[in-house]
Amino acid sequence: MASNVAGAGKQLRIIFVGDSGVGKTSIFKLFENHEVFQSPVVTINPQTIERNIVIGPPHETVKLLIYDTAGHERFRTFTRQYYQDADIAFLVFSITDGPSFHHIGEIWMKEMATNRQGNTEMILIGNKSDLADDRINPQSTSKQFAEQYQMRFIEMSAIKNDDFQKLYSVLKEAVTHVIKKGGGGTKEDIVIINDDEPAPRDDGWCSKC
Ligand SMILES: Nc1nc2c(ncn2[C@@H]2O[C@H](COP(=O)(O)OP(=O)(O)OP(=O)(O)O)[C@@H](O)[C@H]2O)c(=O)[nH]1
Repeated sequence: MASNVAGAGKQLRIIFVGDSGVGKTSIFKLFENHEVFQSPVVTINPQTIERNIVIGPPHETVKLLIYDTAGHERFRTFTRQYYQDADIAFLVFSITDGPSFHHIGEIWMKEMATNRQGNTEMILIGNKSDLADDRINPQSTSKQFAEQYQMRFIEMSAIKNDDFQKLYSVLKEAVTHVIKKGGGGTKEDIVIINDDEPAPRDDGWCSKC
């Protein structure tokens, strides 16, 4: 089921992609709770929230529709629908998990290239930076990878509230870039995917169907 979102001005769709367990939901929850937005959070369903961000000068309020998606392979068919109109994608890996970094190029960027309809601005996030002693993925390698694909890149920890400022800054840059290029939708053409519906697995099994 889908419904239109009310509101004026530009609206951008933002998605999280990456392996299971890298911290996508934990980062998503920072968007729910953080006071930096200075506006109330609108929860559309447990996996989708709406927040406003102000860019400029000149000041312009842009509505962000932020979708959390599951990384596990069995939900991949279901999450593909999010890629189609995504304006910005957070590509998340864990600095403590080697495969999660390699899968960014081997799986997630390929999934997006196959399924998206327009341009998607990509931001690479190396999460769990608080676990420096367990680091597997060197920062220099991730930085080089991001430069190769012209992505913004940060390392952060979803459990450090202060690190959200880094994410917010890089997101603001990306939002400004997308809006300058004439991207984003308006209230008439944004449609919300209703996550309350059960997600079928690739093999057709569905716990709630
Ligand atoms: N130390 C540390 N733990 C984290 C961090 N981010 C997430 N975690 C933990 O990692 C585990 C997985 O986090 P999630 O946010 O559920 O991961 P996910 O990517 O949403 O996983 P899926 O929903 O399966 O795709 C949880 O136990 C989190 O508490 C972080 O920055 N540092």
